[in-house]
Amino acid sequence: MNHFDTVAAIATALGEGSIAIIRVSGSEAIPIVDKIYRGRQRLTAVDSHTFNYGHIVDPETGEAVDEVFCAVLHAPRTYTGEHVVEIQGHGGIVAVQRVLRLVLNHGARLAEPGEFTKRAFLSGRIDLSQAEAVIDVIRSKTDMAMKLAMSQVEGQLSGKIRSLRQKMVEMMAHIEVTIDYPEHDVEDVTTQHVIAEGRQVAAEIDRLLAGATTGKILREGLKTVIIGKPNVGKSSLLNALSRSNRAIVTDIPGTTRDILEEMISLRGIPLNIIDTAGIRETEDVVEKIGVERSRSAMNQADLVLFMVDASRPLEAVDQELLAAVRHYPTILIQNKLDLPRRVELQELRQLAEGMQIVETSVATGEGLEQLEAAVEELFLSGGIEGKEGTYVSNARHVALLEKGRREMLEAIQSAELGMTLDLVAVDVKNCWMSLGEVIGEAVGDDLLDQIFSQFCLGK
Ligand SMILES: Nc1nc2c(c(=O)[nH]1)N(C=O)[C@@H](CNc1ccc(C(=O)N[C@@H](CCC(=O)O)C(=O)O)cc1)CN2
Ligand SMILES: Nc1nc2c(ncn2[C@@H]2O[C@H](COP(=O)(O)OP(=O)(O)OP(=O)(O)O)[C@@H](O)[C@H]2O)c(=O)[nH]1
Ligand SMILES: [Mg+2]
Repeated sequence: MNHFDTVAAIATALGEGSIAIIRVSGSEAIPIVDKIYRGRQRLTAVDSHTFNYGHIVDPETGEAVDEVFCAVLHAPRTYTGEHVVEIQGHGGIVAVQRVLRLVLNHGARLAEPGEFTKRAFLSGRIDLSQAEAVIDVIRSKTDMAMKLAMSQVEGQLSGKIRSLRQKMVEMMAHIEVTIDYPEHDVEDVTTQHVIAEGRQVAAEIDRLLAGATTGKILREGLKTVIIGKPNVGKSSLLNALSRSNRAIVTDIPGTTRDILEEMISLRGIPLNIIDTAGIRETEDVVEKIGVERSRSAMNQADLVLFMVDASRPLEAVDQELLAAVRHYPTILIQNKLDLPRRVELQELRQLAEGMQIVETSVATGEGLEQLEAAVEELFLSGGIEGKEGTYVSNARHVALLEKGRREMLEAIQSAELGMTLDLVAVDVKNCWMSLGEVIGEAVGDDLLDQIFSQFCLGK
């Protein structure tokens, strides 16, 4: 890939929209589009950051292909940092494709997925963690996930990383001076200084990592598993919460045979809700597999919704399950309240030992509000509301931060054990490099290609 040629792609979703945009970026963007544009002025003559009305015309036949606006944007104040022309035409698949083909026939190359953002990175307008956050914005499924990704696009994480790396540069400079001028005999002082600063850096990395779980949850959804005996109303609950009819509901116990997942936004909180097969001892082989899967789904759960049928007396299975879910954040749901009650609330309270209990009738919709409120409360009390915080949401960033943290702890340990300062400096430098990789300083081409290929075409 030549980073300096001119590339083009359709930037809007394919399909019938009212407007479609073709982006062209690179040193020749303006003259290339000018060859197929007819308007009041040549695009090569218009001011930067202007919107120009005209037509895209096939210069060979003179045929007008589309009526357009062309935004002309001179480098460097553009998305890619290069010269950009955005051709805004009528939506619809045929016209856009014809305009794109003309642009490609007049000197541009089709952009690879993510290439516009890659150019923004290569031109230094954004750093790597900001570029990756653009992917997250495109993919985020809920308001909160979107906010998190946007804050990263705006460079919050990068800012934190930069100031940590600055601190490490100062630590290394200190060490350097001490090694270069041994006659001053300040080794002890420097060692103490490095230990103190190193602890601060490690603590700050810890804080970023603590936020990482939150970031993962916001991006991928809080893994919420509905568990309970057959026929208590689990699938009905999934349908009610996701406002769909995805799960099959019947009055036959054992209806759900496999795991069903649905991404929903509950009061802005992303939940990845998982409906499971009712758990019971069973002779049916197929269902046995389902039951096994439910157990393992529960093992990975961030939240368990444990459901019992209040119209039937509790059985040994209920009690066994209750004992099993106790290790997870759980909300106990007593369902079928519209039917005569056969389970005493008192009895449940004793068994549930302080677990939140919500009473519902999924059939009538009663109690669902309370259930939503309970989930929200449990979630927010986990520290999610600190919206000011910087969240790390990307597995690559988490791995690098963990590596950096280990390296800094090694530096501290070496200093405490009285190792020579040049050895300590090696660990500090390693940490400095690991954190640098988060924002894309000194990363190889392979990694860049892998990151940017995750984008959509035209981004
Ligand atoms: N038509 C259109 N809409 C779009 C985009 C686009 O590329 N084209 N974007 C694409 O994803 C998003 C907007 N993101 C952008 C981010 C930076 C710059 C930009 O030109 N930055 C320059 C100059 C800023 C300024 O003028 O102050 C810079 O940071 O140097 C443009 C768009 C969403 N909407
Ligand atoms: N009366 C009443 N019936 C309900 C309620 N919730 C669910 N049901 C009914 O209970 C039956 C079982 O519901 P499902 O949602 O399939 O139960 P499940 O827990 O998914 O069952 P399995 O998939 O077999 O484990 C269906 O006939 C539902 O219509 C409720 O609140 N009240
Ligand atoms: Mg079911």
